Amino acid sequence: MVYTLYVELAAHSFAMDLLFTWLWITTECGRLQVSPGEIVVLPQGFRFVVDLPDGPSRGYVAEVFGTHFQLPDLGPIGANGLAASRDFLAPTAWFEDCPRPGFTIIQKFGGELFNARQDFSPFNVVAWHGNYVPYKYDLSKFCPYNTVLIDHGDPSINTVLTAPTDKPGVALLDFVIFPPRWLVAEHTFRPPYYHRNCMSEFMGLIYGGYEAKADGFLPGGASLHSCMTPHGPDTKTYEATVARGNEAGPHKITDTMAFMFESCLMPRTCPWALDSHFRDLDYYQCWIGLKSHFSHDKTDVKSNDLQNGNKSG
Ligand SMILES: O=C(O)Cc1cc(O)ccc1O
Ligand SMILES: [Fe+2]
Repeated sequence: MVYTLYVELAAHSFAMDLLFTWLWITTECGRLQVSPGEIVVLPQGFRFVVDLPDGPSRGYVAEVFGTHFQLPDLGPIGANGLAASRDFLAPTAWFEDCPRPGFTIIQKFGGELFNARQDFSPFNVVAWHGNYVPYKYDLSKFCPYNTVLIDHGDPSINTVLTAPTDKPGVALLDFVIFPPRWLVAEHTFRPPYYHRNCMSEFMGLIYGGYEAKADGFLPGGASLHSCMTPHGPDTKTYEATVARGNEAGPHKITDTMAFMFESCLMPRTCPWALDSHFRDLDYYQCWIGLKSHFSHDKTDVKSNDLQNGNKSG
């Protein structure tokens, strides 16, 4: 089980996933208890402390600069669907009124971290009102929309929150999830199609398995497909899908929660990540052995119909 903490800071945002524990996040607006499968957004400028009552853990963090997260425009979906604003929960005021000698504040400024010492708690706000607040959201509340006949939609259909740019459809950061849902598409290659596109895709897995990777992509892991890098399902997933052919029938993907940070910017991999013992140098091997099932024989319905790939990214 993994937790997702999604934090926005200084017109930038973080996201964090933590294994096997819940979080206490204390902010100037109050405290958030964050359970597995929940995300948190901390807006720019908030003081916060993250406590791990069950001990050390790991997480995913994303920061965006220049704008804030908002719900995506629902377009033709209309009034309801995807993440509903009523499910975003803000804390009630909580304060501590006692000396805290040597309380250290760590603040990011101009890309660098600075320390400041003070003898009182920053969490001394007795009451507040307004709409610039930290909040959390339980991903299981998400109401997915999807294909009901043919083709594979753009993953943006599963956007929980977006930090837009001024170019419609080109996000600074989309936070997209791949939740449990029914797959019913006919005459369609159902897993994520093979593609390369202008966005960079950082993916994580919160629990369960990911539909495009039969092996190797584990909860707590992450993958980065930078823009214009071709990618798609591993060979095992591809072969299993082709073998099922068009008679697969409705199938429910259960016990899974993967996510993607999709950005028009190019994330840089830092030395910490590049030098990590956990870096998977053999990742490319998941595509070894991919072979074409294309057939010119129109009676070979099984293979031909599944060649119906998708075009967008
Ligand atoms: O690459 C991925 O696994 C993420 C992804 C999923 C999907 O269903 C369609 C496009 C896409 O980039
Ligand atoms: Fe992708």
